[in-house]
Amino acid sequence: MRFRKDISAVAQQQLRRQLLDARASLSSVARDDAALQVGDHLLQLPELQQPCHIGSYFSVKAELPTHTINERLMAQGHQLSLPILHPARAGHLLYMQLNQTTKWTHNRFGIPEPELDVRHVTPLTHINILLVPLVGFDAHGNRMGMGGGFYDRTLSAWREGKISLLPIGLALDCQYVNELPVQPWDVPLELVITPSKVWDFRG
Ligand SMILES: Nc1nc2c(c(=O)[nH]1)N(C=O)[C@@H](CNc1ccc(C(=O)N[C@@H](CCC(=O)O)C(=O)O)cc1)CN2
Ligand SMILES: Nc1ncnc2c1ncn2[C@@H]1O[C@H](COP(=O)(O)OP(=O)(O)OP(=O)(O)O)[C@@H](O)[C@H]1O
Repeated sequence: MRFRKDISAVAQQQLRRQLLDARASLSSVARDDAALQVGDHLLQLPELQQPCHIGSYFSVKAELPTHTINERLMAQGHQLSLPILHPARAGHLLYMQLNQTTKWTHNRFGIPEPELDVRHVTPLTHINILLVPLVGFDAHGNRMGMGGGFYDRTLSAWREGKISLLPIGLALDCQYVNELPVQPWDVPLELVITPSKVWDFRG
């Protein structure tokens, strides 16, 4: 049975709010320090000791800052793609590879994203490592996001075995909870990296 706990949408929203508040209470210096440590753990993973194509994201607000992490990944020779809101498939993401001439825009959530350019679209099949933002995660690798279902849709092809990649959540330590409510569409992560620990959920 995939449902561990049945909680109402209101309770789910309250938990999301609590976790967002916990994240927002950190200073920007503490967040930058956290990103340094998370970046160290990430770059030391065995999977990243060869050139990879990494799907990352552009952090906003109180999220763990990904800017320096993304720069370090590119400096190490990895290829990097970032998501845009899919122009045709509502609720889906489309990955765009970054290059010297990438032009930037903002999506409807105010999140910076590369402009759509069909020449630089990265099919998910090309991505080896997928870095995933999260609001909360639990001891089983379950993830709570912003509530749009974007990453669950992105990861559903992976869960069905259609594509092979390593999904890694990036988080602050305060985003951990013992147990999150699980919905049928939720896709647990294989790894979550926080400043203090690399959580490995691979069985
Ligand atoms: N950096 C980043 N990019 C991402 C995501 C994410 O979580 N982080 N997403 C993950 O799926 C998608 C965007 N999903 C989102 C869903 C809802 C809201 C939203 O309701 N924002 C509120 C503020 C919420 C708050 O901070 O209190 C707003 O903008 O008013 C934002 C993004 C795709 N890109
Ligand atoms: N694979 C899927 N196919 C269709 N709908 C989906 C899928 N995954 C999630 N959804 C829908 O998306 C909505 C939001 O899901 P959920 O609250 O789990 O999002 P989230 O994981 O917090 O958000 P995000 O991934 O954007 O950070 C749900 O109402 C669900 O119906």
